Amino acid sequence: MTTTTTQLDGGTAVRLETVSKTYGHGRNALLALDQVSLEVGPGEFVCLLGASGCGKSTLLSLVAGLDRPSTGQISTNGHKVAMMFQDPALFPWLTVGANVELAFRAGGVPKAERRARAAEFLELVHLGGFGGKRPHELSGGMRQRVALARALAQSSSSEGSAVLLMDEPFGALDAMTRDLLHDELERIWRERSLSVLFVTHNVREAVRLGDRVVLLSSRPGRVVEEFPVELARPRRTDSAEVATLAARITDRLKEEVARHGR
Ligand SMILES: Nc1ncnc2c1ncn2[C@@H]1O[C@H](COP(=O)(O)OP(=O)(O)OP(=O)(O)O)[C@@H](O)[C@H]1O
Repeated sequence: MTTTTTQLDGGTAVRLETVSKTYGHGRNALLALDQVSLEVGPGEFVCLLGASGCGKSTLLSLVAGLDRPSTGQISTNGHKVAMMFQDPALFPWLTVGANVELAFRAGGVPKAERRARAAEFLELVHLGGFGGKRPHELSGGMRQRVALARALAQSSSSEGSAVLLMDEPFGALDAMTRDLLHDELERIWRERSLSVLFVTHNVREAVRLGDRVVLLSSRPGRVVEEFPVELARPRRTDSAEVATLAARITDRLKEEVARHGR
């Protein structure tokens, strides 16, 4: 079994080389990812699309180091990596500010500095006045902004840009809130030169946000096609250009799903 997470190579923020992942053993073995090779450049925004169960979340968890590949290599080139999920996963008994401050606890940052830095990240997501609230006092979109602030805080570092892994972060939000958060994420991505790997089921969302859209096959997940998105930013999810490319990608996705019968 070859399992390596290297920290040294030039020019990429994330690199997967022929990564496979099998869950279970023997007759219960399930091949979730099959020889996936993929790169995210520094400052690049890559969206990952695929049918349900094709291994998108598995891929993110391997890059985050939450699990190990069965074979292949993953490199994050020394970048700090943070992850954000569909569920904001905030601690309900802590204030919004304290939830963000948690990102600094492991680093031994003194309390006053933790508080000041948490406030900065809340400003960044336009929640400057909300540090003293509890999560239940916020809307779903605001809670996701807190989760974004915490992920950004986790990935913050003085050396170079960070990698942000996002697993359907806006999947549970209404379309209007999602649109607003797309604008905010795009602004923050630019300002902080983040490298983003963003998983979604929503083809238009992928085209709205991505520099590149990577399509995975149905299980086992393999990269079947990559679509560069050469549309000027900022884009609108409801624009004709986004719709046209999204339709092309959807057709390819449907072909892939039909080939696998699910
Ligand atoms: N810890 C695990 N143990 C066993 N099987 C798993 C585990 N995690 C995921 N799987 C299986 O691996 C396959 C890929 O799952 P994964 O959640 O990565 O897919 P996905 O593309 O993110 O799905 P969705 O789009 O529905 O969220 C699925 O068949 C799933 O049942």
